[in-house]
Amino acid sequence: MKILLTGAGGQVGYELERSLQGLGQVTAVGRARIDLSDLDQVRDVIRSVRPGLIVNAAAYTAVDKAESEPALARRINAEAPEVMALEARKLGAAMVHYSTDYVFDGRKAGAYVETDVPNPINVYGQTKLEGEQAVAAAGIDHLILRTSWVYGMHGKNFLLTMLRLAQQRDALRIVCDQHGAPTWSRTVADATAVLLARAQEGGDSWWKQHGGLYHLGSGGQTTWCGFTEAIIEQRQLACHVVPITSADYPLPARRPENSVLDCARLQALCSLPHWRDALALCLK
Ligand SMILES: NC(=O)C1=CN([C@@H]2O[C@H](COP(=O)(O)OP(=O)(O)OC[C@H]3O[C@@H](n4cnc5c(N)ncnc54)[C@H](OP(=O)(O)O)[C@@H]3O)[C@@H](O)[C@H]2O)C=CC1
Ligand SMILES: Cc1cn([C@H]2C[C@H](O)[C@@H](COP(=O)(O)OP(=O)(O)O[C@H]3O[C@@H](C)C(=O)[C@@H](O)[C@H]3O)O2)c(=O)[nH]c1=O
Repeated sequence: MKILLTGAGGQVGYELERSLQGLGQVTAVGRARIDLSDLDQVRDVIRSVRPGLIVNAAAYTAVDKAESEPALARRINAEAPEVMALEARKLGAAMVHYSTDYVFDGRKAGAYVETDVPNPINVYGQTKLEGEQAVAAAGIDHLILRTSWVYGMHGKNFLLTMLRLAQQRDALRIVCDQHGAPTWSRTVADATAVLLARAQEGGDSWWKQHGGLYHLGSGGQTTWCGFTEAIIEQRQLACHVVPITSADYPLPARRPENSVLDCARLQALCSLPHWRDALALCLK
């Protein structure tokens, strides 16, 4: 099967390029070959590659910048995935699409399940929700995988920012009132590959029974402050972490106070590591 992977230069796309190898012939493309802000180009590339599966790991992920560029964020996060899904329908192809914990407003007391009603509180979350809805509405075999707080040793992310700042400063001031689960990019890619291997074995009936929306995050939960403390502890860095509130760290976009994802639906199909274990493996 031909697989078209977008966002190959991103954190998740980088890991997917390896994880998807056993599943088919992967055409991995970055922004230079397919710019999601150019919807005609998105159509043209899909029509020339003619994939049996589209895995869309490209996205506008600059949460704060999205507040001042809502039209561009919407084109990349909502309109381009819609075009992909409509092209997939014409080809009879399936699609894997990624979304975010930031579709939720964070006011729930416990972990969010797939049936909880989203209510984004920032532009990024709103445009990602619109992308989910467009893919789901296209009537194709699809997986929408909502993940959270993605980090890895590749790309721009919170882990690498903390490792850099911890070398430069004696103390880091980090918010302690946002709750979530840091998720290694490799966890996302490996879980995707497990699902797709099962889909290949199961065929049409697998998609009918198991397709749709999943929460895909690490086990456990913490805060950005707790995540930073674990990074510093595991790397044995001599840097002090000072807990602060979100109000002490004003940013253009609001973040949900709680975006912990309940991943039980996915855990019935594949195992997901605890965030501390995944962090240790990643740092190795
Ligand atoms: N990062 C996170 O914390 C989380 C991410 N997600 C979701 O997971 C998915 C993967 O994200 P992740 O890998 O972490 O994100 P990254 O920001 O690491 O990668 C995003 C990729 O999208 C590409 N991209 C951005 N704009 C365009 C464009 N106009 N045309 C083509 N490509 C573009 C980037 O290209 P370039 O390298 O050229 O900029 C990059 O390769 C996304 O759907 C994201 O919303 C969900 C929850 C958390
Ligand atoms: C760098 C830094 C950040 N912070 C705070 C700011 C913010 O509230 C919180 C998170 O930092 P960031 O802005 O890097 O993370 P953010 O961009 O909010 O991360 C989000 O990205 C998108 C793509 C997602 O889909 C989400 O799941 C989530 O991972 O940490 C500090 O408190 N101290 C610091 O020194």
